[in-house]
Amino acid sequence: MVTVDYSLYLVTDSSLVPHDLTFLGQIEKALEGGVTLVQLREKDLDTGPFIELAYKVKALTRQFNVPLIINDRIDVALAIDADGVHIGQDDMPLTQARQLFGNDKIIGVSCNTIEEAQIAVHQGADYLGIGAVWNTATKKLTKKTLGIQGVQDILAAIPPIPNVVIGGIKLDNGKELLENTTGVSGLSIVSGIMAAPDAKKACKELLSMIRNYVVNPMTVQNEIVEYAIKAIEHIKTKSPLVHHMTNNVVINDNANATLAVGASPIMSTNDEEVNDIAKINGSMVLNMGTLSPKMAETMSMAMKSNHDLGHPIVFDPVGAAATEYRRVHTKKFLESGTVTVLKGNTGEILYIAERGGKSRGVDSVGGNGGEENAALAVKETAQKYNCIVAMTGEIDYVSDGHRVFAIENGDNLLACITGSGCMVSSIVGCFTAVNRDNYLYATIAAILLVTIASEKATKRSDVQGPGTFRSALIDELYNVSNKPSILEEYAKIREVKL
Ligand SMILES: Cc1ncc(COP(=O)(O)OP(=O)(O)O)c(N)n1
Ligand SMILES: Cc1nc(C(=O)O)sc1CCOP(=O)(O)O
Repeated sequence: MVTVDYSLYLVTDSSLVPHDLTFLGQIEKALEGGVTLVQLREKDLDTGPFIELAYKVKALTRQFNVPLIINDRIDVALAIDADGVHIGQDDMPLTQARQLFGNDKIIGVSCNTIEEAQIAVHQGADYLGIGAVWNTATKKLTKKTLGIQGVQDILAAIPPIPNVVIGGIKLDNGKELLENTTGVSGLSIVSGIMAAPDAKKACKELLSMIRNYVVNPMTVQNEIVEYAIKAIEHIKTKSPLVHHMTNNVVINDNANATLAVGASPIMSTNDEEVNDIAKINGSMVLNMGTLSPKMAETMSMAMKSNHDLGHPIVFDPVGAAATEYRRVHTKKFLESGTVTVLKGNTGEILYIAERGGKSRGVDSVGGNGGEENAALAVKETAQKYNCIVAMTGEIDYVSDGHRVFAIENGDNLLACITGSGCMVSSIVGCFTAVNRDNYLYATIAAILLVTIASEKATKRSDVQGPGTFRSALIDELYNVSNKPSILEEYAKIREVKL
């Protein structure tokens, strides 16, 4: 799904356009003024003319790279391959709309109460349209208006999710609303734009006000992708030595992945040389997948020497909750205060965060308990152990204890091969070794590289299943590292607001 900027969401109404202007002309002016999302809402058009009009609006929104949402009509949205559909409480149920429309399309749902919002979130809405905030002449309202407090009450009762507010919103009260709420992703406006004598000017004014409160998610994403591209170049030019003490199931793959991105692996577990290696390595990756008492002792030595030399230490607590032995060592390593990046799967990190992690052996089972639970798990654990925490899963979450980012890249085949999570830790080791100015972004960059490589690997005609995928993944780590601008096209990163 495309990354959506919900900041200024135009909902159209052809009946409001001033007589000397045209409907399409008004939408074009609004796009020029900076609207970030457009919804075609025509209540009285028959299907044929609706589709015809929708094609014309789509041609316009495409020129501005702005997604197009269709109001109520899934059939029209499907017919023109729109980016999304907006449904009300009396329209097709969200679960059915999702079945018809698929996971890659945007589905927004109107909500006027906490309960409606909770259900929409639970059923997987991509965004909420919360309203009506104030009275409006544009639509006959049948439910109470929310006011600013009503909006805040709804947002406080649901996990973080993109949302827009709608109903009677103009420049001044929009400003008041954004000033007095937290977590609003944008303003949705009909008459304030469609009836404006100068829609471009109206949108410019609205957007420049909104930008004081709402960050364009693309700005954040672009900043991180830009960092990632430079970070890959640093790895290639500096070729850091990455010392792994990893598990014997993945050792060969981790070494090859390290080489593929331009770093140099050393896979020693010999206690007699860890201190010497620390003098020449760029970072240390510790993976406790096949931990033994001897290896645990050597890992502790390596942690101390690398920490004393200021090298980043990536710790992968494989199977953290599986046995008493692993639980004790996970705690011991984390409490040593030397870990720079803690990278685990969902079960491992949720266990460490005491937020319900479940594992079977070294595999994570069950979900992440929802985005709020996942985001709090990484954030709180990062604060507790003063490190970066990355939790891989269907969506990957990364935090430095202040900010939380979600990365929505990756292919399902990653879960079908052993050690894909360990490979992420290796690559985090490569990134942090030579990108020490920002361990948060370096960790996100590493995850981005592996997950995007996985997406590219799956698409290859020579990939027939997990076996061929495993080799193709190493190939694509190499290919993407050699052409890192590919990240710009694929990256799906967003900041999670708690
Ligand atoms: C962004 C946004 N929010 C709410 C609505 C209202 O949708 P709905 O409840 O389906 O009512 P109608 O638009 O059909 O009158 C919306 N369209 N967009
Ligand atoms: C289309 C719509 N839906 C609403 C809701 O409460 O769900 S209020 C509304 C109309 C908003 O128009 P204006 O920006 O001109 O006030």
